[in-house]
Amino acid sequence: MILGKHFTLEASGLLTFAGGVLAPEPDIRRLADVLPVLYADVPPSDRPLYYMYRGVCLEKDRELYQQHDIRYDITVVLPGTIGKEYIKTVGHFHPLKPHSSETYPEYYEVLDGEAIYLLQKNNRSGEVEEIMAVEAKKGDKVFIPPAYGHVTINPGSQPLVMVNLIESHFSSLYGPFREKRGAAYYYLEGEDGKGDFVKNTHYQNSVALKMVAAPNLSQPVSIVKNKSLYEAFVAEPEAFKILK
Ligand SMILES: O=P(O)(O)OC[C@H]1O[C@H](O)[C@H](O)[C@@H](O)[C@@H]1O
Repeated sequence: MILGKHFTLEASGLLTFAGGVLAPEPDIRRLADVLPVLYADVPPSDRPLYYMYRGVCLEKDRELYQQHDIRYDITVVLPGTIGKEYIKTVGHFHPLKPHSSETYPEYYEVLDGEAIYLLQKNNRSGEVEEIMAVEAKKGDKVFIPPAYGHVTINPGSQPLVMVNLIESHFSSLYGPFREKRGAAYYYLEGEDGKGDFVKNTHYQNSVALKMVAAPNLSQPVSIVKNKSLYEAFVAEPEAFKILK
């Protein structure tokens, strides 16, 4: 799916789709929805923070996605802050795959803007065991491995347009981040206008944050090295059976 060809980004952050693209109405997450995971207590409001277009595809590819139980979503995360905190997604974990001890993974790609993906692994008591911040720019792909909860932050001054490929039937788990008021680190605007990571003291233990540049990550599906996620899935859907 190509920004500028298959869809355009309006100043509001909403998308307009070209002919031949199947796209649902977006789900909207508003400030009131993210309150339980924010650094600061702020008054609820219906200010929109991000738009989620779930199940986008070209008409000609609809069956291919359906046959493989894979969904392609586009999310626009608006730029800005809530108090000092950069706008972010609520964040969630994925459930176990049926008859497996592994949870569903996911593949992300940045189409425009910048992202920080917080990837967090918890122990059985819900305390953080490992956390990394993956810095991603246009064209970068980020695989979310099984067992990692994830939060997306927009650290930039432009809307972040990102996409994901994911198994199409499961429901995400919101409890673990909600119970701890978010991931183990918050990303706040510092004095100099740059972002700072600040520890979330609702976790009893303390784990250093690992910074990772997205291009240094390994790619479990090698075809994504030369193709967008959309093109890669259409060219080689079998390569994405790791998502199921
Ligand atoms: O569910 P949230 O934590 O708000 O995160 C938002 C994202 O979640 C999943 O990855 C969905 O497939 C995306 O469509 C959505 O953008």
